[in-house]
Amino acid sequence: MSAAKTIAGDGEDVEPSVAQLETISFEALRSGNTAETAKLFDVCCRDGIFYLDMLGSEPNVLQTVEDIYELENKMFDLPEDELMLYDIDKLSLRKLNGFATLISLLRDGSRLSKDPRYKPIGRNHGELAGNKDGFQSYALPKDGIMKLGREADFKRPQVVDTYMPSLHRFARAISAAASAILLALSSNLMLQSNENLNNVHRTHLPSPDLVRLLKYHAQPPSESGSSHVPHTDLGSMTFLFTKQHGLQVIGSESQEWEYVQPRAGCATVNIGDSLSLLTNKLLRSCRHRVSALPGQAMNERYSFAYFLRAEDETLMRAVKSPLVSEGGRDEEEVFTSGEWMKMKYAMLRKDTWNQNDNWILTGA
Ligand SMILES: O=C(O)CCC(=O)C(=O)O
Ligand SMILES: [Fe+2]
Repeated sequence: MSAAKTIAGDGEDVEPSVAQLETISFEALRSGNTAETAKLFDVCCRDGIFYLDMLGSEPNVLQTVEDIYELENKMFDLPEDELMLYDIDKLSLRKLNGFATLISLLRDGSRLSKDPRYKPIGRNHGELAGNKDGFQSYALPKDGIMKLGREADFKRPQVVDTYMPSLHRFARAISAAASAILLALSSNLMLQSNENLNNVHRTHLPSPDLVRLLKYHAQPPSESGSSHVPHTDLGSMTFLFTKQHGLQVIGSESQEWEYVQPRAGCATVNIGDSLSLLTNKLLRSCRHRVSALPGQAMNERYSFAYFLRAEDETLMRAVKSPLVSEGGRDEEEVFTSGEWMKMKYAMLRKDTWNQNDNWILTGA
């Protein structure tokens, strides 16, 4: 991420910095291009985020991506009462399925309980009025999309059924991209075949991967906080799609917030905590948030993401690589991927954080 250019504000003096992210070609990675593989590794160590040019992915993923935008528009157009039937806190102990909204919480100040699929706005800790966030979300479990394990018959609004073929194509395309990336990273890390990162991200087996649909609500300029607080993602990699501004990352050189420009035909991919834990921080879990451009109000905004996660039993300790330093946590302190997920979610739902919580929330 080199020196940032600027994008126009709203006739204001403020000129936000734009993150100069590298672009990685999926096609080049898949064909084993060594220059592209090396570039990917450098970018993941330095920035922890890049554009992945999805052109050439099979099947035509760009049409599929359009289908999912359509699904999320229809989903969030459903009446709130209906979405609340799929309250993520009630449907899924592990937040893998359901709807998670703000207004009810701001009114009565209560927390709706443990573990949402649909997340109503404001369920998580945030920076807006009442310390709540500014988005609704709906989680769709990969296992449900792929008909695997206990989620095969997951509860869902009828509109999802129409889009199941698209969701399936989407999950397959992202899995193929993830697999090419993990193979390239494993090869750069010089991992033995039994340590290959793909071994703990097997698409055909149950895993806590999910597709999350997100709708941010417009906020007045007076509410200048982030609609989605600074955080790192708990899993291995996130494949984000949006046509609108709002995502910001901490620049690896500037160490300041920079705006990520949406780019057509590309997913914005960021490394999450699991790959950082597995490489003793060599791969950078990218810190990010969602906020309006300076001097502007937050507009209504849609995005969706595929969250790739390590299988539950994966031990979160450094892989054996000449490039990865040993040490870090004591053997007794090693937790599994499943346990890490629980710790991180507990943190996101807390009302207040103390200093010791920061490493969990904003960078493992
Ligand atoms: O909506 C976005 O651009 C980012 C969403 C995000 O960071 C998340 O869901 O973890
Ligand atoms: Fe995130």
